[in-house]
Amino acid sequence: MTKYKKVGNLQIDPNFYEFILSEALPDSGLTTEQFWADFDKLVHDLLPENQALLSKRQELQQKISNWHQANNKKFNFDNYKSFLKEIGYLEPEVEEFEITTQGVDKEITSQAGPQLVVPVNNARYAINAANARWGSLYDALYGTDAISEKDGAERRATYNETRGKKVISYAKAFLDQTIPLEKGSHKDVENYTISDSKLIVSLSTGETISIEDTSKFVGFQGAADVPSSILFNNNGLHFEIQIDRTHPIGQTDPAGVKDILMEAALTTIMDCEDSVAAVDANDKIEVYRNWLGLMKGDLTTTFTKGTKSITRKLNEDREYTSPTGEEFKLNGRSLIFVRNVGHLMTTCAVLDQTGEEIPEGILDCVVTSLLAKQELLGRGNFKNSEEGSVYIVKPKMHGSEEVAFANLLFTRVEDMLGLDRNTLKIGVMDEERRTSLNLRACIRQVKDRVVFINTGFLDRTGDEMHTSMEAGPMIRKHEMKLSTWLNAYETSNVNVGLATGFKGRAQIGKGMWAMPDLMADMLQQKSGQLKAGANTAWVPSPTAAVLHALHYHETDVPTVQDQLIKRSNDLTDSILQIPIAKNSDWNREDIQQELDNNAQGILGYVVRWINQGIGCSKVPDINNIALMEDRATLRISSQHMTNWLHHGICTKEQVLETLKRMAKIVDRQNAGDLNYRPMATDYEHSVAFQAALDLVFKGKEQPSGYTEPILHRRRKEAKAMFQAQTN
Ligand SMILES: CC(=O)SCCNC(=O)CCNC(=O)[C@H](O)C(C)(C)COP(=O)(O)OP(=O)(O)OC[C@H]1O[C@@H](n2cnc3c(N)ncnc32)[C@H](O)[C@@H]1OP(=O)(O)O
Ligand SMILES: O=CC(=O)O
Ligand SMILES: [Mg+2]
Repeated sequence: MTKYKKVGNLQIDPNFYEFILSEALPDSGLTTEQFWADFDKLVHDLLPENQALLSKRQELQQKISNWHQANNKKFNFDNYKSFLKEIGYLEPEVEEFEITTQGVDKEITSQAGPQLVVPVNNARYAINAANARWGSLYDALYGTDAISEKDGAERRATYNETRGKKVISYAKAFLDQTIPLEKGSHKDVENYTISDSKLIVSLSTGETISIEDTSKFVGFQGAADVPSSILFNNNGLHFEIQIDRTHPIGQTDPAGVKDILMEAALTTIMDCEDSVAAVDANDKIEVYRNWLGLMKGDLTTTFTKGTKSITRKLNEDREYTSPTGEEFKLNGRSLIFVRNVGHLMTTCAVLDQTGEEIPEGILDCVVTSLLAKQELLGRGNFKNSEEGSVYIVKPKMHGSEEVAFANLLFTRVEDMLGLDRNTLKIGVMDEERRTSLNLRACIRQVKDRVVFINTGFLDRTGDEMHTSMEAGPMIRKHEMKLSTWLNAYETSNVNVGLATGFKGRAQIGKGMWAMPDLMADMLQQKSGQLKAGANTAWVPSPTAAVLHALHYHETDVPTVQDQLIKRSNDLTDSILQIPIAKNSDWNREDIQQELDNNAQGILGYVVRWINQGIGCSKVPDINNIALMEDRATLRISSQHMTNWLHHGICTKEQVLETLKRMAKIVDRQNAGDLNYRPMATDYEHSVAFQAALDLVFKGKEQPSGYTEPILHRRRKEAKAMFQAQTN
């Protein structure tokens, strides 16, 4: 039993109290007494509204479920829409307005580029993500399926020159497209030098020329006559041609080019939410400690890779000489956001006056802002925001009242921490149906601090299924991407963002590429998100960030946004199209395949979450494609199984048999992991397996179909069990 420390009306976990005392508060300009007194007041002032908002979610859900039960047989769309208006699910129209957010960094306002997301409690990945502002194009191409393995170009343990040549050829084609020469190709260049503030390019023909658009050459490193790097800016995004005639690759290149270094993850979201498993005070401390290290710039970690021990730390800024000889720097790191949790969950790190856990979202906002104050006060080794802002992503909000509540929370935290009004900026995840439908009203509530809207289509798909659970059996999971509601939601998000003045002021973001190993497909498909008007989109890894950066060189997002800005059609009716199957007489094979796939994803993810506390995993689907799984994808798979079970598409026995059979497969897939605990040896006592059963069999009762209440409860149970076994 935790012996909580009583401070005012609060009870605080002793480790958490100590963390705040000795790591968070020093140099913050706040005293311990004042901090806890203000926190106490904040919690107790805001708690009733937080709870009321959650109750309203439940009431609306109940009304919607009842309506479907009563009206499914004679479904009438106009009646459905009127009903949603009547109960306040569809909010009243909002007059025109534009956002007025001030003090926003250029990575958000005027650069378009990839956004990386990373579980913040994993220091090795988190530092890597912050450093993913810059990444090697040669490595990203060579190491992934972006370059095909045909014709002797396979990836091997040692360097494959045939593959290397393909990489170089791809990269030179990128140069020809992005910084075309006045004549000829970058393939034929023998020398790049700088003379009289100009880039001089010598061709194998003996001619000396330059690039067509000389304004794209913006700097270099090394000596002008033998530069080690030449810096370009295209569509607001930089890249370097790196030259080293002594390097193994540079030696083989006529111009000595050893790599193309791409500006890649302009921004990175340090995630405290869906990619993290943090269920108690100690877990939360780990999350916050890494965030503090990032804000102070002193986070380091040492790990072994192969036979090498590596110490990873944050990169320095990059230094250049301009064409006219002035020295300047570019940021060596991504602009960092932090994603707090939503309004739903509570945390045992602090208890309120009645001894109940306080809302985790309130704790996240207070603590992540407090830790970011170190950076605002200049105590860190680096500056994150040149504009003095703290960027917080707020997920899973339902409708404008919940966004207004987040705004109130941010305002109160600013006052508590002595921060200027609107220092805390908000990124609003558009990932719940009630937010998509009322997005304009949501944005208006935060119009002075909003810096992004983002279509979190994964959570959004889960909410789509849960909200309309009673409407009928859902279409198959892979069909969702093509469904009417989803496409209307994506389009509407951009429309609303542009209509409320996001262009040049804030990000209109699009969702995650959830197949981390399929980079060739990503290269083909993810440019669509820019063409649809987004100025950023999520990638799962630094490598994906480098490759996705290529899309921003191909497409000038401001030009696209100018073309789309006039479009302002109301897509409510399309967003309201429920994705139930028109014809649900799937054959037995189809049904089993859908169940197998969902079960494998659920178990493969849950077993690592529950037994090892890993919040984001790469899990193979039944076609052996590795998928990024997090709580949002789990929400989809579990709600889908729940929905089919509820509508009799499958039976309880069939679901159980499927889960047991897939557990054996997942056990086999993890056989190489020394820390793995199999499920199939004892289904009854495997907490992970039981968690998976809960997610499916109790999925209908879960608030909004969220997975975190079950995951948290079962992880705590597993931790206690493992602890007891070691004692
Ligand atoms: C719906 C939503 O909410 S989406 C947002 C939440 N999702 C995320 O945050 C996804 C983050 N991505 C990840 O966690 C990982 O990429 C995973 C779990 C999908 C795959 O991880 P792994 O199986 O370990 O990947 P893989 O073995 O291919 O690559 C590991 C290497 O890539 C790096 N890497 C992978 N993902 C990331 C990342 N997001 N940020 C930084 N580095 C990363 C690792 O540091 C490691 O390199 P290192 O050995 O030099 O440290
Ligand atoms: O948070 C992202 C999502 O897709 O959900
Ligand atoms: Mg989400």
